Amino acid sequence: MLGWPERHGPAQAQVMTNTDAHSHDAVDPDRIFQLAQGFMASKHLFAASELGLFEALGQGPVDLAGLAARTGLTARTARISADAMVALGLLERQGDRYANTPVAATFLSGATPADMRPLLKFWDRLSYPVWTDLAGALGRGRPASQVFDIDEELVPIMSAGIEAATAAACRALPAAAGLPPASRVLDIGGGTGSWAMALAQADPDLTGTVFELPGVAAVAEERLRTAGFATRISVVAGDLLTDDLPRGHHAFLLANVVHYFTPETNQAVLRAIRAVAEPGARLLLADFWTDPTHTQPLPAALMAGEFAIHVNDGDVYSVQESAAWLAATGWSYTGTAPLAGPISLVTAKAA
Ligand SMILES: C[S@@+](CC[C@H](N)C(=O)[O-])C[C@H]1O[C@@H](n2cnc3c(N)ncnc32)[C@H](O)[C@@H]1O
Repeated sequence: MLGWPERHGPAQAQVMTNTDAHSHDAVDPDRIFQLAQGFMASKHLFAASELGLFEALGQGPVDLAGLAARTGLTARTARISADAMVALGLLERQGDRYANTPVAATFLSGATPADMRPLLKFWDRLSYPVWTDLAGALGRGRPASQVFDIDEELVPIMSAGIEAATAAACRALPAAAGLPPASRVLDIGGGTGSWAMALAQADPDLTGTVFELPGVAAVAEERLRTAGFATRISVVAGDLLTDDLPRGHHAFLLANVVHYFTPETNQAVLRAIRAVAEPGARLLLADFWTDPTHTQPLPAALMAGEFAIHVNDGDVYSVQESAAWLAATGWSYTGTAPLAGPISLVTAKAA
């Protein structure tokens, strides 16, 4: 008899033979409905966040009329959105009053520093539209356009979204990295500078440089200035594939960058970093590293689609692949440590 992966384990092939034909009645399509409706759940969540439901309920539980008044929605549309969030476990209904669950209150109400709404906005505005062409992109072997070519006004949305997605991993980085005190760090493809700032927050003597493409470099400069780190972390605009990397650093961070490139390009990047590193220099590679099969952890396996739809060579890689690249480019692999969720840290030293 055929069964669902949960019952029989994901490794067991679900192969139907002629002799299984009599068992059709025992098979139901619930799992297909559940997975196929995933886009409805995502879009309901993006809409509830954009329409301010969680923020409105941050003021306290309220009935439907009150929720409609707080959000400016009609009673019917407030109910559709709020009931979907109840069904998905992000709101609770106590009698006729809606309330944020602890998860929504913490990450979606805007009332705490752990705000995940920028990630939802990024996925809704930049990712969701291009995922409609996933089959086309996989079929052609290339997305219709790359994330590098997005409109200028979308760059801050993308940068803020990536910063929100990686915030927990950033917080875990200093302990996992274990850099010597007063290290000078080059954060290559450093985004808004959030990873460099996390290291600088943990060590008041740490200094460094964020190296980024010009559009994002401007976002990083502003972010570092407003956060008060501009005197310790500078920004250099450049292209890591074609420009010389800045010299004079003891440690190098490449966070969520290798998933943009082919294995060959990644080895060229690691070689270029090695060329500006002294022996013993530390290398930190943070990413959605997978197991050797590229199927675990599940969020990383799904993110392979996100990378493939945003950049020509986007993909996920395994820890074992990274170790082989390191060995081939003058680095010694020193270990892997979890950071947060599906993001982990591969560490190496310049040989
Ligand atoms: C997924 S983001 C990661 C940002 C940051 N490291 C983080 O983890 O939050 C990848 C970053 O690499 C930068 N990047 C991509 N190609 C680059 C290149 N050729 N030269 C410099 N930076 C590049 C992008 O601008 C983007 O900010």
